[in-house]
Amino acid sequence: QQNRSHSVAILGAPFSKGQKRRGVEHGPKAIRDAGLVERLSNFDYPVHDFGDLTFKHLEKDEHFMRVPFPRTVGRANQLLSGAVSSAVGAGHTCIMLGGDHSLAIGSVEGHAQQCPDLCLIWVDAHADINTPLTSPSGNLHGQSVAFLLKDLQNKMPEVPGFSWIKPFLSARDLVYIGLRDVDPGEHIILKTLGIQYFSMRDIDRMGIQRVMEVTLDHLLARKQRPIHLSFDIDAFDPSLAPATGTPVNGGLTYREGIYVTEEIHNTGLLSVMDVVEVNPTLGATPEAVEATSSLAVDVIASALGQTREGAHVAFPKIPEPK
Ligand SMILES: CC(C)[C@H](N)C(=O)N[C@H]1CN[C@H](C(=O)O)[C@@H]1CCC[B-](O)(O)O
Ligand SMILES: [Mn+2]
Ligand SMILES: [Mn+2]
Repeated sequence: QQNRSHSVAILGAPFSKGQKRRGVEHGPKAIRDAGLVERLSNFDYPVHDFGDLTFKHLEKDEHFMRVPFPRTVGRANQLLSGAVSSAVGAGHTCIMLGGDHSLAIGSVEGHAQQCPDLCLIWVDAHADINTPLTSPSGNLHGQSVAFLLKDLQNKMPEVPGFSWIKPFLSARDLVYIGLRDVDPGEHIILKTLGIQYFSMRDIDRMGIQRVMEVTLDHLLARKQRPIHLSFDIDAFDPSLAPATGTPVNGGLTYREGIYVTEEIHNTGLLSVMDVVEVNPTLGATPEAVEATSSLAVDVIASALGQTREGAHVAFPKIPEPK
């Protein structure tokens, strides 16, 4: 039924071990404090806030090659995978609040348990597709996509903590929007696998309307299927989203980001949305933190149907005096 598929589940994932900066584990609280639940409550479908997951920090968790906390990150994603799978299985559209972007490993995998034919739209300044062999930092938040792609499995070592995941995604089922800081190892992977991406230069040339037209045609023309939107807040220009760990100049404008989520809402196919990398400890002022957190609320509301032209669910007709 329509409203069953439209009930919304919020899942908080206070996790930071996919990278080295403290504070991103407070992202879920910052986004809730910016009024997420209230904002979604004036929609005409139920919203269930399942609270935050509790992640265990594993004591013995030596580096693997140069990758820090592999078992902790792997275990966190295994837990998140189960939670996302249950939420989607219960008929909810799931909003996963990060936390760093390594959480997309569990979020997408859990989604794929319910929707094996899902397609993935990755909105980010970065491709997050390094392998442990190409990563410049070892940080797993820059490697998430590499754990999901079938096409990369012969390039991936066995990372401790990730034996539970079986790569399921094909390169053709993924589109990037917003790239502007791609590592050399990532660039050769994008080119070799022929992954469809729209960098900020492509957005400058084509405009966001055409980028969304080509993106949705690429992913949905052959077959309509559930969309997983993995939204890194650093896709936005740092002037709009300063409180994040790896800001890069020249990002999405507010209007471009909202247009992306409006178009995805209008497909009626959004099934899971990640909103990650909000780090409230990295804002220079409380206003910078607030701006970043409320921007996250705006993109979530837009992805769930809030329109800029307004709506009148509450008014069947113009009220008349008695
Ligand atoms: C690290 C700085 C110097 C560089 N400008 C930067 O940001 N680099 C990105 C690109 N590749 C890096 C890595 O793999 O470690 C960084 C990952 C960012 C992960 B994301 O989830 O935030 O997308
Ligand atoms: Mn990023
Ligand atoms: Mn990212």
